[in-house]
Amino acid sequence: MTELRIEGLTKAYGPDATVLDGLDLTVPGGSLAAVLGPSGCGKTTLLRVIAGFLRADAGTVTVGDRLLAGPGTHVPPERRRIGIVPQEGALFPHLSVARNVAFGVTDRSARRRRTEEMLELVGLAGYGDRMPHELSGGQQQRVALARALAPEPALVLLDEPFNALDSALRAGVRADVRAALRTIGATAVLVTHDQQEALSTADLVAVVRDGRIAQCGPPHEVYARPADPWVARFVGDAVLLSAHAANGAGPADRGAGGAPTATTGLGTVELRAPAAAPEGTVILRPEQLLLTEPGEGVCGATVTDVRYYGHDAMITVVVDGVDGPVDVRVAGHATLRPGDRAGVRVTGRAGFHPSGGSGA
Ligand SMILES: Nc1ncnc2c1ncn2[C@@H]1O[C@H](COP(=O)(O)OP(=O)(O)OP(=O)(O)O)[C@@H](O)[C@H]1O
Repeated sequence: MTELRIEGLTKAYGPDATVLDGLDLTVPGGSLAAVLGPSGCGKTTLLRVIAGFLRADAGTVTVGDRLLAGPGTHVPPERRRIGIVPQEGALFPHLSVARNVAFGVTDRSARRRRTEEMLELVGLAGYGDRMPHELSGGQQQRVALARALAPEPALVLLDEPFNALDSALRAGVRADVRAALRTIGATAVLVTHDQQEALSTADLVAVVRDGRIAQCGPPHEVYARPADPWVARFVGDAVLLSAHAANGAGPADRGAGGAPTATTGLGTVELRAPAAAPEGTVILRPEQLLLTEPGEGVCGATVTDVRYYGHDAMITVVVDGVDGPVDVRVAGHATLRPGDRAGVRVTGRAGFHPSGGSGA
């Protein structure tokens, strides 16, 4: 199991076109990291630098104890021992499935055994004689994974590999790919702009903003404790409220559970940690809000929109005295309709981001 370590990685395509700007990222051996970010933030550039197709301007890329890129060092792509699963259309169309998988295995004596093992691993034992056009899109992507894994790479890079698949197929292929990587203990980096994919598939989610990692951590941590409002909005749905933190240590400034508090348009909210400044933004998730009967002790609100998703529904409300709409997630079917009045209450503790910081 090999660790990937990236330090101070910088890459510009021209004088005013810096894409990676001192990016640091460590992926522990055997982990799958999802690199998540908006279109154009540099995800593909990062993969291409790791793979060796592009030279970094500064910084280092190390896999295990091998320095692959750094000052005076640029190991060519074919000598990096990196397997790549590209987007759709990656298989050689004129070669059978088995020959596609065997392509990068240089040890001739191991080729056949390795090909069979890899096809078995991705659930396609017995498909070796087929041609790529005789496979479904999902099967083709699983062959692409088998081909990337066959030469026993130290690291696997997956570049939006599920993009071309429809959503029903996508979840299944994603789970199969995840299971195959886990079985062999591969260290892998998955580039995606799909937050659900990142949260559901990866051990680590690394969110890229302005050429750096804005936050990196296990999926539940990035979701539950986003570093700032920008990350909160990018990874999931967020409720952001202007807030004034009660910074005193006295009992009056503490919630019932002893937590520090902040005053918001939704009332007094308990914070996970003391605020670093009095003014800022409280960060909540829509499932932390509860809709109740309107009445005393809760904030009044008017429903403006209801979106039903099957497993849950999102209800948008305008809260009396609060600027902008607020989203509330409810389990299952919502009985409220636009125009209805409701009460809104906050449950659990919130994050707090001081005004003026990055990502505000
Ligand atoms: N060869 C190139 N020459 C000049 N600029 C480039 C080149 N390749 C990419 N860029 C620019 O660098 C930035 C990052 O591109 P990159 O493809 O790495 O982003 P991305 O995060 O993978 O985007 P997407 O999610 O849309 O695929 C973009 O602004 C892009 O226009």
